Amino acid sequence: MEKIRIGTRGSKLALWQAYYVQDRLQAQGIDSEIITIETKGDKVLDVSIAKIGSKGVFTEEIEEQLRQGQIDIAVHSAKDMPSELPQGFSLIAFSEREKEHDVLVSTQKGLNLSDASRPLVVGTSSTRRVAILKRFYPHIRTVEVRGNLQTRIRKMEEGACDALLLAYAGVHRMGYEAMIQQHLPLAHFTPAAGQGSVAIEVYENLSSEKRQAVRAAINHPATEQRLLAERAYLHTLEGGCSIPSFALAEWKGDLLQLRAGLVSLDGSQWIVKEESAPAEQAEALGHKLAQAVLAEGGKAILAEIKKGKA
Ligand SMILES: NCc1[nH]cc(CCC(=O)O)c1CC(=O)O
Repeated sequence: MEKIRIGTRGSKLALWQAYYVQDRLQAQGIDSEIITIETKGDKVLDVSIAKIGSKGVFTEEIEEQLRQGQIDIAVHSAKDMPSELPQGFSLIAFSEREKEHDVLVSTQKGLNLSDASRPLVVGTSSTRRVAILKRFYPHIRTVEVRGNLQTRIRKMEEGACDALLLAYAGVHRMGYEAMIQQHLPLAHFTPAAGQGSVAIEVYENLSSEKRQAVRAAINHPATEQRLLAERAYLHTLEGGCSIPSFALAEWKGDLLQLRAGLVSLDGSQWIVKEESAPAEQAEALGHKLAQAVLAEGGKAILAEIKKGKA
């Protein structure tokens, strides 16, 4: 088989993920080459992602190269992938998931979100994290801090904020674990769908030989089932990463337990549902919880968010 051409963004985290995929391919005797691609989301650093529109800002240029056959596969953080891809594109593999929770990162030792006597300024650009902070930690002030992980940490060190709220997976991959001050509880900070897993995207023109080889080398079935449930939830909610929704599926014996919900931007409304189902019903479980969330106030929350953006 010819070499697999791997497309990726150029940030350190994206490259880590691409090298990880390359290692997994190499372990199966498959040669590959990494091609970095700059996206709009990498270039536009002064405008919030929520404002430029989340759909495709980190993926459009990469998808164009997939379409033209200049790369065979694209490597992404699963969390960054919209629940619906453009015509002809699909995710064919999900890597074994890293720990999926969020962490508080700072150079100041011993910081803690719960300590109301020391109200922190927390940097984040995630609407989910801002809304959850408003709900459960109302004494915390937030500021928008964007850019790749290294840029965010530099901005924090320059005084933009006391601490950052980040996914453990990225912090771990970049080797910043020593800066973790607090591991946040999943019951409050339920992660966004897909957090902690790496997804492989392909275009329909990829040969079935390459498709099968990549899936066999990268896909982790127990992770894939979890993400299918989470992404089905996201899909029915019709939301990308710019809405404050969350979804985490976990294995409880043979059953998948999905916890999923939605929080209003100001934190005043909080809808969460939890239910289990056998693995074959992973997607049905996601759709079902989304419908329940929409029916019990979710529709109104989403309409409110849309109105704010118009
Ligand atoms: N939206 C940015 C993003 N996309 C994926 C990760 C972390 C790695 C992962 O979740 O797999 C991050 C950074 C963060 O949320 O702290």
